[in-house]
Amino acid sequence: MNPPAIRVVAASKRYGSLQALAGVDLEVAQGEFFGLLGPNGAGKTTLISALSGLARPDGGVFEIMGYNVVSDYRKARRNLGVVPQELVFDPFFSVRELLRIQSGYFGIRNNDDWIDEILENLDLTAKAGANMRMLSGGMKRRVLVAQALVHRPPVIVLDEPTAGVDVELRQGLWQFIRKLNRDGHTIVLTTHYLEEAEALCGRIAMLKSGKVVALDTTENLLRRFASHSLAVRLDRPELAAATGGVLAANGWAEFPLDRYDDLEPLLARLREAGAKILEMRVGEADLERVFVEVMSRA
Ligand SMILES: Nc1ncnc2c1ncn2[C@@H]1O[C@H](COP(=O)(O)OP(=O)(O)OP(=O)(O)O)[C@@H](O)[C@H]1O
Repeated sequence: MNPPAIRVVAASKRYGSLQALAGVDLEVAQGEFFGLLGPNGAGKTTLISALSGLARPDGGVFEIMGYNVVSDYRKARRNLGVVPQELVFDPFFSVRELLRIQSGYFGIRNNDDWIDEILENLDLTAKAGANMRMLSGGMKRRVLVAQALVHRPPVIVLDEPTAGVDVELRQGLWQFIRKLNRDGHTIVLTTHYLEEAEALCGRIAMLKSGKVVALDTTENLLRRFASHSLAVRLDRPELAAATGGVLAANGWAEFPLDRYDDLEPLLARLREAGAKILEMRVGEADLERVFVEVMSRA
């Protein structure tokens, strides 16, 4: 049987009195597009650092494609490509030099065909000869993605890869990552852009204070946690509370709506209370609402 792309059992890590990871269990199957979400400080980067062997955890087991990241470090590392959150580069190398050096770390020579393909897909071909210090922040971030891919790792972990990348390039980046996923690469993504996670990830884990507080398919999370809602602007906003709504600061009243069948009775209730609807919109379930709900319950 295929080993999981990533297996984490009982991961723990403490920084002084702060428990950054408090017993995380996680398994990502080969070929998945997996989202790792959580508020700032939830422990996502700590988990990724432990997986890539950069941070030493206090306890737990970490495996990449069945290889233990401590006892089988070289094989585990070879199977993993990490796009880190921080932009750290040697400013004196050109993009191509940097990618050749990175290939060398993995003992790969004559890698230019693959490097060219990566540069092309990341829209960096024109910058291949440019020194790193001459690139914009968004371009540097794309070089980080390129760097993670030089050794064709089957498992790719991206820690907020689109922070600071403009909309057009972000879409190009996703197209490329999707293609890698279609070609069989396992993708693990952390992002604060929840609509991106919703569109891309088949399964999602949500982390809070070093613990997994939700883990399911994106579809199930949307179905289980988030309901629809009806937002209305009433001629007499004070009637919102009496009819089961919550009045927001912008003057709109919001009503939970689990099913569309509930819409008609709600409108009748408003009519009977003597409220006239001036404007109305139905809010669909989305991952942002799920996230807020999960975090407030956990
Ligand atoms: N080297 C360190 N020394 C001390 N504390 C640390 C260190 N690295 C991380 N932490 C703390 O561990 C916790 C988890 O941090 P981590 O970077 O893993 O969170 P994150 O989920 O990646 O957050 P973000 O979304 O902001 O990237 C935070 O409270 C952070 O302050």
